[in-house]
Amino acid sequence: MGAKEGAVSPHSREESLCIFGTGDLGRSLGHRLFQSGYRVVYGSRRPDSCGPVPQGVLNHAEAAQSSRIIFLCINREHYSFLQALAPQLNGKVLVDVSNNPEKDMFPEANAVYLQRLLPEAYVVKALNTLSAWGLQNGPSDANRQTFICGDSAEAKQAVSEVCTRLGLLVLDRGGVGASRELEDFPLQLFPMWKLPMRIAVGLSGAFFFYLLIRDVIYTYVYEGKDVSFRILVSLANKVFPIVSLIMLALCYLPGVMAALLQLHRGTKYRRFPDWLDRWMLCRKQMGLVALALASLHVLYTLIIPIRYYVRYRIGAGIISQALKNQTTEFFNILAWRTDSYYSMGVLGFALFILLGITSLPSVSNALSWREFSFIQSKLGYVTLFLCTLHGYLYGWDKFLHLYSYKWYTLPGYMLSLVVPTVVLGLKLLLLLPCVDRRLTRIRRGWEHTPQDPSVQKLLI
Ligand SMILES: NC(=O)C1=CN([C@@H]2O[C@H](COP(=O)(O)OP(=O)(O)OC[C@H]3O[C@@H](n4cnc5c(N)ncnc54)[C@H](OP(=O)(O)O)[C@@H]3O)[C@@H](O)[C@H]2O)C=CC1
Ligand SMILES: [Cu+2]
Repeated sequence: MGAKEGAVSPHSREESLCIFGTGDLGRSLGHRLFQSGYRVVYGSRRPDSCGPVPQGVLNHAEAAQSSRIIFLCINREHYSFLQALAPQLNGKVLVDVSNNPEKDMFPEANAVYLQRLLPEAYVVKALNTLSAWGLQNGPSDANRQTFICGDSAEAKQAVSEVCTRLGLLVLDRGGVGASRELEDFPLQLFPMWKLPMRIAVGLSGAFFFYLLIRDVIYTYVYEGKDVSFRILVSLANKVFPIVSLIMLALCYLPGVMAALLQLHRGTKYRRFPDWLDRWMLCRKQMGLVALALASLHVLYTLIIPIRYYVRYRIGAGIISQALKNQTTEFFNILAWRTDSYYSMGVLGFALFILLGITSLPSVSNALSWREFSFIQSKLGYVTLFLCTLHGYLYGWDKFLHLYSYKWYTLPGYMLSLVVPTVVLGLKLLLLLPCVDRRLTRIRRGWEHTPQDPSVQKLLI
């Protein structure tokens, strides 16, 4: 590699950079490079008629000679014409910025294909996760990152320097073989949010229909009363906290399951099943969806006093008591019950917000791993405990009459308490000193079964 690598030396700010292609990305990139103090030379099929660009335009062969680094702002379909320019491109750093409109459109990644066309050039994949629009508007938090990969360390270094000067944060992904992964990034639409959103929609739909039948249809059929207006606020304000609590519990369930699996296997040197891995990876998104639903619950609860239905009921109650010359007794226990479930809800929600804030990258980056795991794990369980307690206190008296319900007339929140109760129960089990000691030994790698061939492989 030595002689070839020599072609790529650190460049100075005055050095000119070359861009092939005067399309959207070519223009935006050129504009940014120009603003950052570079000289830019364009290579185009039609240097005389490509319209206004920030700086000079030449034909491809001439432009290639002006710079060691060439940004190829051309679609992959047209790469074949570069082969004819091999004499001018050999030893140059070719930056492949291309994306494909669909996944797996071509058998090999664009950058790999380019490297095959021009084996004597140094292909670096970069900038493909940015947009022409984002580049033109300057770096903002959302589009500061760029991934980079390539086989030549020096070529990557040279391109990284340019990117850094453009105000981008460069993340090295390794050799040119990683370019397939980089090319797939722009095609993904919120990949980590898919599972949490599906769970949220599925659970909301299921509980909505259950409550619709139980609260509205059942009342209509058996009591002849039309309470369908309850769908918009009362039912919504049941579905949201129910789904929120279950999803908060689902954030902690995989962690508990992983610990139980490690205890069962007696070793940490074995991979978790794929579904558990995937579940663990989307816990943050699951928690944020749960937080959004909990916030809706808070908002819906705050509007209760101004609802017509509620004001009517209170007014009618007072008038009927006045007419009968009655007064209601003050129940101390009831006051305790309502205050306690409100306070648990408020505290649980406050901690929930703290969990949400610390999961934001800008905040979590400022925390040490220990601080982050203290908040997300310890305080997370406290949050789950408070929110579950909020549910139990809400239905305090109803739990005393649990026997009077049939399975299909159980209030929705009782069903929602099952998952968090199981998670908290299992967590308590894991906190038992003997279990905790064994888990710690396993996690520190002190306990494993060296006879197991899969473990031996990992230990080597
Ligand atoms: N637009 C964007 O936001 C982003 C684009 N990209 C990638 O950048 C590349 C360019 O995208 P974009 O600028 O939007 O595309 P455009 O279609 O706007 O521009 C492509 C340019 O390629 C040149 N070109 C077209 N046909 C040929 C050909 N047959 N032979 C040689 N050159 C040709 C033309 O330049 P000329 O006439 O001067 O020769 C043309 O202006 C693509 O690979 C795309 O995937 C990546 C990230 C974001
Ligand atoms: Cu509540």
